Amino acid sequence: MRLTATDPAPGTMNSSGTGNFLLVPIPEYPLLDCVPNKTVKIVVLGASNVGKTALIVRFLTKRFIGDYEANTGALYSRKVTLDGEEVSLQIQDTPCVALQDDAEGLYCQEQINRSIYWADGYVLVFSITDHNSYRTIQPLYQHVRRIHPSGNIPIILVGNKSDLLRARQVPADEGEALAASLGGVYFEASARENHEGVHTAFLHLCQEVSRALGGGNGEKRRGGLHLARPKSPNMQELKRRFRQVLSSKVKAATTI
Ligand SMILES: Nc1nc2c(ncn2[C@@H]2O[C@H](COP(=O)(O)OP(=O)(O)OP(=O)(O)O)[C@@H](O)[C@H]2O)c(=O)[nH]1
Repeated sequence: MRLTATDPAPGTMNSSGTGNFLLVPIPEYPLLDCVPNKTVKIVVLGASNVGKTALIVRFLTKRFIGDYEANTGALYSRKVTLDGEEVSLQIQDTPCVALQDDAEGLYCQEQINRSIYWADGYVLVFSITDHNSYRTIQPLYQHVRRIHPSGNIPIILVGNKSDLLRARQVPADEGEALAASLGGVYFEASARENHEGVHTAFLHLCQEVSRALGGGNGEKRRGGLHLARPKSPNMQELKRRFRQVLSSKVKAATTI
């Protein structure tokens, strides 16, 4: 299956067309444009500092910036083509979750609960360099299960920061075993070093969600309350942050 962005690849050229690198925000499709019938809604969950934002930005822009605002909870929106079908893809970043002192429950903001309810597919992320972040995954999955007690939950488990092999605290087979026990697939990825691994992981989930949705969201099988979608995408804010990163890099370069 191929996933192709309908919009031109972002971030390859600055506005003056000089070809200098500029990470431009992920464009949203214009409101008046034809809105696809199907919306694939994905939420990315995990402990602090595991690379949730980095993975999303890497997937959507192929870029790694290095510094990301903590706990943004931003919603990213794009029109994409999945297996020849145009769909609206929405990816919700979330603030981190943390284990409670008893190591079984979770500290989880209400905003995250709303996102879990809203989503159709789940990216559970830990860092292979942080065993505590791995220990968060099982309670996190149970938390998702409490919100969606019945039915299939499309899920992938991502062990991020695979570039930091020397600092590895979680062996790959532990990741695989955990994913299998949750009914998902395990991917090791490095948002920092490699777009391909990140792309493959997200693509797998998009495909699974798209299949589960069938012909469109009208056919969505999961019942229950219909909650409003979380926080609307704030592309202006994203633009501002990218400009900030860029200008600090330019400043650093000119002061050397
Ligand atoms: N070496 C390495 N560093 C990474 C990778 N992905 C993210 N990072 C770094 O890890 C830090 C945290 O990344 P974020 O994307 O902000 O992580 P997050 O999970 O969204 O963090 P919170 O907002 O605290 O929940 C940043 O310094 C990133 O540059 C990776 O694959 N490899």
